Amino acid sequence: MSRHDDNRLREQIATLGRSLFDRGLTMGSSGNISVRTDDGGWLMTPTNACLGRLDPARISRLDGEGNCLDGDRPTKESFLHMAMYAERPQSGAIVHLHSTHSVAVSCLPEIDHDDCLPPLTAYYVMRVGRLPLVPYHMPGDAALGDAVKGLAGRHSAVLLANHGPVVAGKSLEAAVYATEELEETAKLYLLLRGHNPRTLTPDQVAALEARFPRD
Ligand SMILES: O=C(O)[C@@H](O)C(=O)COP(=O)(O)O
Ligand SMILES: [Zn+2]
Repeated sequence: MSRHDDNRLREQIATLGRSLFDRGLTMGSSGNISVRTDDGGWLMTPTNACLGRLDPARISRLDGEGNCLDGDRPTKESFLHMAMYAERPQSGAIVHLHSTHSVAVSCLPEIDHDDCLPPLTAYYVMRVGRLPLVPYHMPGDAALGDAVKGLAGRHSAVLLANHGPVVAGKSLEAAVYATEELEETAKLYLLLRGHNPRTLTPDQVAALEARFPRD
């Protein structure tokens, strides 16, 4: 990867991380971001780093086996990101946040574990689609990687129970947009609970998926 591309990706991770943090989409040092690099490795946010105050020069650079080549120690979820990338060769970036409404939905007993949120809006179907729940694991538990393996090939986003969303996209911008849309839909879902909202019909969802295929 050229020095120019490396710098550009580092700047983009820091800029979008700050944007997410400043809008309250993740708090404290929660959340992590990764981007696939064209040498077969990744740039990942360091563990215990605040997404709002990332130093581009200290972002971790990993090789294709997950060894840290330079920068600070990578996120403890590096294996989770890598497990998702292994199933999704088309994905170039992954975002994990503790976005409040998505986390709230991940704690509800009544949600459908195969698809946690209903198709309330067209944009949600276009950006996220079906959202499976991954059973609870401790953050950093290597078993989380195995748990997403069967799901990530078919789903660009998963919801970790009592934890938060993990969302892949073709580019970092696309992953961020999808994460934002997931959070807004989780908010709508909570607002509409008890109101028996109309959702999109299966035919409407199928028409959207045909017209706007996701990665
Ligand atoms: O919830 C956790 O502890 C992690 O999933 C997380 O969000 C932040 O961990 P690091 O990326 O290792 O800071
Ligand atoms: Zn987390």
